[in-house]
Amino acid sequence: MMAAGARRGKVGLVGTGMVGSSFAYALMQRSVATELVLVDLDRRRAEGEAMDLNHGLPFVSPMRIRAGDYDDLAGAEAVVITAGRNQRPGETRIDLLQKNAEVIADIVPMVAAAAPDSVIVVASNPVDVLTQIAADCAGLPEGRVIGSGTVLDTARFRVLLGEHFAVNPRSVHAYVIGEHGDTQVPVWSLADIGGVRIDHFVGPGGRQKSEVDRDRIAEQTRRAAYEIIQRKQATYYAIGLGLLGVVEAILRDQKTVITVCSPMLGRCGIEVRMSASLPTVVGRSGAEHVVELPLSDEEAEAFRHSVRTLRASLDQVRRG
Ligand SMILES: NC(=O)C1=CN([C@@H]2O[C@H](COP(=O)(O)OP(=O)(O)OC[C@H]3O[C@@H](n4cnc5c(N)ncnc54)[C@H](O)[C@@H]3O)[C@@H](O)[C@H]2O)C=CC1
Ligand SMILES: CC(=O)C(=O)O
Repeated sequence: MMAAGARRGKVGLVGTGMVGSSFAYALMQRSVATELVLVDLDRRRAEGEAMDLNHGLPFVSPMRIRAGDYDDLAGAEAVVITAGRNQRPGETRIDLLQKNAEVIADIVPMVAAAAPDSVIVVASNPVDVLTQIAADCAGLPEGRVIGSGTVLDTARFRVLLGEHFAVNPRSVHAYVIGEHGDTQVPVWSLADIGGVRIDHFVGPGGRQKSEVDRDRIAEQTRRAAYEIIQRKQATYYAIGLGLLGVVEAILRDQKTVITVCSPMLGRCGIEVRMSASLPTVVGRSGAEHVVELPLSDEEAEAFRHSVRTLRASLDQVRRG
């Protein structure tokens, strides 16, 4: 066990493709970690990323960045997993399940053995189902295997609402819950700006909720990845920053509320053990407290539907 107070600031990353390297690049600029170990099936890719990132060290705070193997993850406080296939144009995240489930089942026991005190943060898709598989095979305490969940969808929702009302998206408090995917649920009933529900908020220039095209904003949030992948094959910068926020919350024990996913049994009427996203207090121990949102009846049912859909995908991959 790590001695109390002995924080090493060590982070591991498994998967140094576009998402992994975007996260690594963001991490080295935030002075959150003192050490980053890069692991990839393609060892030379990990080495190349480590070399490139190291050449940026004169411009940022000191840290150690190196390529390594699973054993080198020992002592990591957070290990981010971004390994596996990404979507091709037109593919859904669930289309990746069979292949990436094998990748996760392969990687996670090695991560857990090397870094048993770490919080494992899964980002590979389909992230909710893979986080559940990771939680089931890691053998770590509850809350210490989480996924990036709807971090990115929530960010996209806030950006679109911020654009609509002409305010900084950081001032928009709004969440997308459920699946990081097609059944996601934007929580309109609790969205607020500056403490005012968006139903009543009047932004600069008099922009009001009556003008909000909810269907358009929900659709653009839900379809964002498809649109980006059609244009540039992959998405990576925003999730890189989202993962940075999660890792910073863990390393600094920030107790930040983030829509990570974690096993949901018993939350908001969920009767199966299945990972999905709700706003969650994230700190040193990972998912430390899941916030029970006072959802409208319609939102609560949509959330349960989302979790049931995810569970069906998990059952399907387990049946093989
Ligand atoms: N959760 C989210 O919000 C998001 C998730 N993603 C997902 O992240 C994953 C990675 O995407 P990209 O970085 O664009 O893909 P990429 O193809 O650029 O990189 C994937 C990396 O994983 C490595 N890899 C594959 N199998 C491995 C194994 N068994 N062990 C170690 N490394 C292995 C590959 O060598 C490659 O370097 C995809 O599943 C993608 O769908 C992407 C964007 C957002
Ligand atoms: C690829 C993906 O999951 C996203 O950009 O939302």
